[in-house]
Amino acid sequence: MKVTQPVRLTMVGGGSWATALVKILSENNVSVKWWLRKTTDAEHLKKFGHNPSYLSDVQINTRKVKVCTKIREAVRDSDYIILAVPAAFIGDALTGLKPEHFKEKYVVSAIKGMIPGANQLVTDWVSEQYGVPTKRMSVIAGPCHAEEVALEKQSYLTIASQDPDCAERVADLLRCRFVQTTPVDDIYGIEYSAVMKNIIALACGITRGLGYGDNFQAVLVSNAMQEIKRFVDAIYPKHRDLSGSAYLGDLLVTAYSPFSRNRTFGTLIGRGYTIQSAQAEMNMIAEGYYAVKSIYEINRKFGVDMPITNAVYNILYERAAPTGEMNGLKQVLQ
Ligand SMILES: NC(=O)c1ccc[n+]([C@@H]2O[C@H](COP(=O)([O-])OP(=O)(O)OC[C@H]3O[C@@H](n4cnc5c(N)ncnc54)[C@H](O)[C@@H]3O)[C@@H](O)[C@H]2O)c1
Ligand SMILES: O=P(O)(O)OC[C@H](O)CO
Repeated sequence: MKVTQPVRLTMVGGGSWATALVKILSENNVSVKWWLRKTTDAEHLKKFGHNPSYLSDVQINTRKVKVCTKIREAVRDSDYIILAVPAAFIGDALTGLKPEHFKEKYVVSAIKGMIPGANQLVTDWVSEQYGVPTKRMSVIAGPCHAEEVALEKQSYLTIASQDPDCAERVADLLRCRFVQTTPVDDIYGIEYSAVMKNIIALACGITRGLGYGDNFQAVLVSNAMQEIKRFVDAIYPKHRDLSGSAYLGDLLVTAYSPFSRNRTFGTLIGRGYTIQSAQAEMNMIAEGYYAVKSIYEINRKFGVDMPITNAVYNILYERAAPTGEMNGLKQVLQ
């Protein structure tokens, strides 16, 4: 179903994913107000029609897309708000907004990360902070790299919401020439799974950096799928098929694609970079770095067997040597 009524939407974020989503939305009958944090990027976008910092080849139709740097102005009069900044910065991005600014709006999280410290999923955090009812919340998931969207390569997104009507609406907004969308209901399972695949991509990168090959990575990824299933089923039990593209598909793209931020970050760590130097090397954020701490801490309560998550946590937060942690994993994977 094509979007026939003009829809007013706010995009929050100035990175790769926000840029790719604005490109997708521009294909449809959607009028976008795009909030970016950096005024220099916003000014450049207004003047030249492209984001100078991320996916700068993507041409933005500035007649359909209005750029702004004031968050209150950005969300005013919108029907939908899409959140597309790394989870660690969402509080900053929404500073100044109150529950009244979210009233009657649909809130869509395109974020695959946890709120550090609070150890909350983004949808839980938004509901708690701004009183958005769950039936108005959804998440954008699926194996989809912004870089491929920029090139209009055929992609698939899964839109999850507890309310089927909400999932359907958002799926309609994002369906276009090169993006197929599917509405589903497993919002928490999909959100956790999307967070955890980033941790696994870090592990894959670390093993690549250490010189492990495809044989080992295939075993790592298949064990990871079982680890994700154990955790998600423990924290949010529900009948679900984790071979779907929002679960397994997303894990595969992030574990194997050279575009993956998390895999790239992990590779640098495996090669011996410090965390600070790996972060400085990338102009992008690896969500898994923050997520592994949250998942590790949440799992203290659940006690799920999670050897891969524990190894990544030990490397990133306990200064454990990557070689030693991967040697340990070698013994438990099968
Ligand atoms: N890039 C993708 O292909 C892709 C696909 C699906 C989901 N996502 C998710 O989208 C979210 C955004 O990721 P991205 O890839 O667009 O990010 P990115 O790494 O491309 O860009 C970094 C973003 O973080 C912002 N930022 C950096 N430092 C900041 C600070 N101190 N305060 C506030 N903001 C700051 C930047 O302005 C920019 O918006 C993440 O949760 C990611 O998992 C990304
Ligand atoms: O693969 P990453 O680490 O860049 O994450 C991006 C998306 O989540 C892929 O779907």
